[in-house]
Amino acid sequence: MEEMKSRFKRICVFCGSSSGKKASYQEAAVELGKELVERRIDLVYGGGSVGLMGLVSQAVHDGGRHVLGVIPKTLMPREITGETVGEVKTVSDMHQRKAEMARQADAFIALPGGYGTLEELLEVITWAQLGIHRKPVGLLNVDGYYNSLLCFIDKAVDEGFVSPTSRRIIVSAQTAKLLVRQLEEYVPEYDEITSKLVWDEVDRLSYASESGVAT
Ligand SMILES: C/C(=C\CNc1ncnc2c1ncn2[C@@H]1O[C@H](COP(=O)(O)O)[C@@H](O)[C@H]1O)CO
Repeated sequence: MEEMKSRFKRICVFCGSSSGKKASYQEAAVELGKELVERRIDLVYGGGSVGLMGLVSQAVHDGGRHVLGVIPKTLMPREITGETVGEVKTVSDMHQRKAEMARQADAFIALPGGYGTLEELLEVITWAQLGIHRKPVGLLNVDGYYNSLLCFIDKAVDEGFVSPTSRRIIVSAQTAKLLVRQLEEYVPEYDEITSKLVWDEVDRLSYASESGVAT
């Protein structure tokens, strides 16, 4: 199969530390991994081999792309996260992990997951809303898993808590192929206030700081 070029060098995937009940969730994790390989995109993720995290990282690693797992030292024991493929970066806490994953990535994709996935997803959306980064954020809405979240966000728009511009930060699709294609075409938009914000280099990079990140 002919390899495709991408504007992204590395994508950060947020996903469940569980596998979910439907086979379609697990299949989607593997499909996403293969799509990254096909487009010659490397992976950064939360490290370990548990749940969908293990499936996506294994697929990318098997396809010969670089896999970077970022793990807080507390989660390092194998009985917690399992065996990690590829390169592992150890960080001191969960905040540093998110900062490091965000710094390393050119775009973000969330697969189905639980609280951890939602928290990671909502943080990068918030950062995009504030203009801290301009990286695309994708939601892989496997079997409509995220329909109720998207409905809730639409309600937040209707009720005046999320601007229509900020709603468009979230790019969603039902398949990995469609989603990555849409992310490749994504152009960030800013509303009037955000476009005037100038993040101090220290603020902008504090989420991206290398300090305290042990390799
Ligand atoms: C202690 C528990 C599970 C440990 N396993 C994890 N290993 C690595 N990273 C994890 C783990 N659990 C959560 N994460 C992070 O949150 C995201 C997934 O969380 P979710 O709640 O399963 O959606 C994932 O991206 C990791 O960054 C028992 O809970």
